Amino acid sequence: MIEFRAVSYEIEDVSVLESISCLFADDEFVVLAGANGSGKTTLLRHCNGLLTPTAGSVLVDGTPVADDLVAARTAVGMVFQHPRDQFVAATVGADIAFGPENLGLERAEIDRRVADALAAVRLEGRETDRIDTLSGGEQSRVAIAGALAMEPTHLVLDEPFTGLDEPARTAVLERLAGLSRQGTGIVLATHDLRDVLALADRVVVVDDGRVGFDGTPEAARESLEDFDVHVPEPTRRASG
Ligand SMILES: Nc1ncnc2c1ncn2[C@@H]1O[C@H](COP(=O)(O)OP(=O)(O)OP(=O)(O)O)[C@@H](O)[C@H]1O
Repeated sequence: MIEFRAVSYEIEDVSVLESISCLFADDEFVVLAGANGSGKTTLLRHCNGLLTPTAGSVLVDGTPVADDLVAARTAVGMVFQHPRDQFVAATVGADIAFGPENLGLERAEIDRRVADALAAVRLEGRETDRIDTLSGGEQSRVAIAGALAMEPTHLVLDEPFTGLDEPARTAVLERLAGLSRQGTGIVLATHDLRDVLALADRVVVVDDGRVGFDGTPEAARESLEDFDVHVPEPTRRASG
């Protein structure tokens, strides 16, 4: 569980988050919505100690993040919007294997995780590709695969679909929904709510640094326009 207790965050005398109290449970698929600049990225960066609250605290599985950064970063996998600077190896397979290797796992288990994560992002068999030869969307998919291969108890994703084509986006979304059903807490910040609300358990809207809405996707459909968040009609799939 990730718990925000009255978290406020100020930078350069600007209040970015104001007294956020919120729980993200272990088996929940939570969509974080909100207008540009509302504070979503800032909130997410508190989940594993990349930012420290000016007031209040964040707890991961009951332990304050500030007390055990390593535990928080092991438990909470993060996927950022612009992954280019995050790669640590030259090839796809080596990069995805890097995290599981650091966990000290057996080679067979590492290979299983790499293959499984690549399948989740529809990049099967691309282990030996050089990352610098991949397209932007493919690089984003490698970054997602890297986070999946760690099999964290919580997965926090900040606009992970930027640049992904439709089959890749759908595959990742379905994997996230499947993981939440198996007990991985998912927190997904996105402006692209198409098809996402149907899979989510809960929607949290950040509005000018506060929680403006916290409820079911059904209730959210009625309220999101109040926060300048547009919800497109779900994509209709061709039948037959
Ligand atoms: N280091 C910083 N210095 C000054 N202001 C900052 C800093 N980091 C964030 N902010 C401000 O905090 C606010 C929230 O930013 P944040 O990136 O969290 O919003 P967001 O909801 O993720 O936006 P978007 O939807 O555009 O990604 C913005 O107004 C931003 O300018």
